[in-house]
Amino acid sequence: MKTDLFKKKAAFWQTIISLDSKEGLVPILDSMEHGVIVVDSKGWVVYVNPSFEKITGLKPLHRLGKNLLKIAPGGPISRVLATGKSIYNEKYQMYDSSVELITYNDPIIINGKIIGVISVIQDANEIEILLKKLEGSKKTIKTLSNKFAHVAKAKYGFGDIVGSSPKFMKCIQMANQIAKTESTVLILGESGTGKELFAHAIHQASYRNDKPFVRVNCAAIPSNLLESEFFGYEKGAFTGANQQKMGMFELANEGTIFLDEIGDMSFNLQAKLLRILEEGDMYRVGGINPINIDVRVIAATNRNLFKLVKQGKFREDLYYRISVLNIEIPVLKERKDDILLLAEVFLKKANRKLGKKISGFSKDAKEILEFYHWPGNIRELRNAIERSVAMADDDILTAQDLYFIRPENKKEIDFKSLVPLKVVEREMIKCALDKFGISVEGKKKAADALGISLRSLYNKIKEYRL
Ligand SMILES: Nc1ncnc2c1ncn2[C@@H]1O[C@H](COP(=O)(O)OP(=O)(O)OP(=O)(O)O)[C@@H](O)[C@H]1O
Repeated sequence: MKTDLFKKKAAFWQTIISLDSKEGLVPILDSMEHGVIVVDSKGWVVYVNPSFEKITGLKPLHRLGKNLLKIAPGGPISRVLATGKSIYNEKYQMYDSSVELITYNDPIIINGKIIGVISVIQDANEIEILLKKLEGSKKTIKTLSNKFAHVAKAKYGFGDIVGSSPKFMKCIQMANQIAKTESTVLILGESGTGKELFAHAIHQASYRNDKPFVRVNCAAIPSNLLESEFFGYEKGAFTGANQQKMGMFELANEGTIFLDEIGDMSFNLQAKLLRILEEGDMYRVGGINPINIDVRVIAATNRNLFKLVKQGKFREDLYYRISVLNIEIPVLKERKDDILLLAEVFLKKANRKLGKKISGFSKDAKEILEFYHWPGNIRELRNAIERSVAMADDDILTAQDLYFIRPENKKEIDFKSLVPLKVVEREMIKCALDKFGISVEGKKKAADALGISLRSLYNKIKEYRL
């Protein structure tokens, strides 16, 4: 039996020696921490390293000289021998060992022929412990990166704010003056008008600009977490509070806290916010010692705070405390002069981002941009430009590239101001096509409804690139 094994081993290593030195290879495998088992092309086990025994608890003689095709025909090694394909990360438990393993199995191929299989094994338990540790580390990284996402330097300054319409210039001028004071600021304006941009710029132009700028979206934090997010907590304050945690106010200490969507803050929390603003100190949840806080508050909302006060949803005392200095950012449709200015800036940014070289806007594209009512304000304009740049083929953006900008109904055309007839005509044709469809039958009905011939409808569709 022993001589038989010796012969098999000798034959196996003979092949290896012709390519490498056995003396060089075995000590390497012997010193590996992972277990290694090698079989020849017939499935005979010709080598196991010392770690194999440590991991499986099986003596080498339990394997050496045994044929795995016979004792473990369904095991990964037998399957690699049968298919010639590697099998990785396979969980496997040997019939005579209680240890669950993770195995990595490769065929040993020389001159295109499989001369055996090498299998590297690890204790699955150890891997699970490692995975758990990794999971723990991932959670820590996530918590830290969430914190860092909130604590940052202001990203934008006044130089990044585009606009030259008189109403808007007044806002910028006012924000610039306010920046140098220590007062609480309330920024009002519809969604997408640039409230956050202003908050960044005010912080950057303030004396606190080298200190943290912490943004909190009051609407995005679940109300049961708001208090601990704002004020932090002491270890043991509630189940799951395994360690002390700093809140947003502490993270913002000496800098600025930007309370976005303040109109969505719970009534209960409003009282606590008022206390910080009045007293300059706060308590962590479960804490008994007051912590001194020196933060400047910039708040913003797209809701009508005064109305919320009247409805009893926003504290009157807090309202008067925060609305000392108000900046009301006008909606984009009231700043028609700024639309093309902003569009040019967003075009350049989109070109850079998407690697395009679009040089500007055609006349009809400009008309569409100027006469659309932009309910999503500047955010909508930025997205519209980026979308059209992504899709455009020419070196100039045309009305066709802005096909998705469609007033939903004719009320949305601003009939109070004077609008070029062509814009109205284009809108009416679009409405008719939307209503009746673009089939020949639909176009006939659209032409009837518009009081023009089918031929002139076709001409206009071509002219307006509809
Ligand atoms: N005047 C401006 N110049 C350049 N970019 C602007 C201007 N105003 C807004 N933007 C850009 O428009 C997008 C929306 O702005 P921002 O997030 O500041 O609006 P918001 O009023 O805070 O919106 P929301 O109420 O939805 O939070 C941002 O990408 C911002 O950089």
